[in-house]
Amino acid sequence: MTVIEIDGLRKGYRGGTAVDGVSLRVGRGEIFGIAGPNGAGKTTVVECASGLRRPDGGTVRVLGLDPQTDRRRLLQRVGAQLQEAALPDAITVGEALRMYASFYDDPADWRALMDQWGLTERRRTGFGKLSGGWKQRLFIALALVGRPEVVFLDELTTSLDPSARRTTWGLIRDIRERGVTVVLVTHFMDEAEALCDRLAIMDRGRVVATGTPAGLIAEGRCRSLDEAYFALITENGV
Ligand SMILES: Nc1ncnc2c1ncn2[C@@H]1O[C@H](COP(=O)(O)OP(=O)(O)OP(=O)(O)O)[C@@H](O)[C@H]1O
Repeated sequence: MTVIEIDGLRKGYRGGTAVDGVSLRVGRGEIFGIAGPNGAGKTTVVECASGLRRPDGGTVRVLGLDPQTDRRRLLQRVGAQLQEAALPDAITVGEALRMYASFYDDPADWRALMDQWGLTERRRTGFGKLSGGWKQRLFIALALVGRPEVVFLDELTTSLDPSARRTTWGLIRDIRERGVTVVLVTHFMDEAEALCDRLAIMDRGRVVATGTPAGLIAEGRCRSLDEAYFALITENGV
């Protein structure tokens, strides 16, 4: 079953076109990656799909709902960890989880979630005192507190050390095992190869290839996903 259907999505900002006719399909239970250079439009696609930005053109359906007109209903069924997320420094881990749980009609048990993500020891720690890795963990837990069917994770492991990245990969696989569809924006081809069932490579506002990691490697007659990626994108020197 298709849970995300995007057709001909267009979005521009004052500076120009960010997304220029993107079409994507994501199936239930997939880990779907979106990769591409800085400024390719990845975050804008995710923001349009999660209802945070209004597209200029095209259609977006998530779980059959239009993120603009059905935003309230959709927010009950999707979770998002977005790139520039922040919380007030003084709010504690426990308070943040409890507060987010209150936004949903049928939330997960936030204490159990806190435990599952190893956050219980830090429940009284203020957000401002958490290291980058613990902030990321908290954001994943917050994205899951509404028991979402679809979760958007944007550059989840960018600020993590290598072992925290590996741990996070395991946690993302756990999310999928529970039947949740995961959309993962990433800059790391090793991450895409390890986690993604399929991925879209974006460049300058367009999808330049979609496929399984193995399929993209084979199609480009490459030895690795890294090589396939660099063959697909135009270096723009940003
Ligand atoms: N709020 C905004 N106002 C103006 N321009 C924006 C805004 N958000 C994004 N853009 C521009 O739109 C284009 C696409 O940005 P977007 O953040 O979607 O790309 P991205 O692929 O996620 O990049 P990155 O890998 O750097 O996060 C870029 O040129 C960016 O400068």
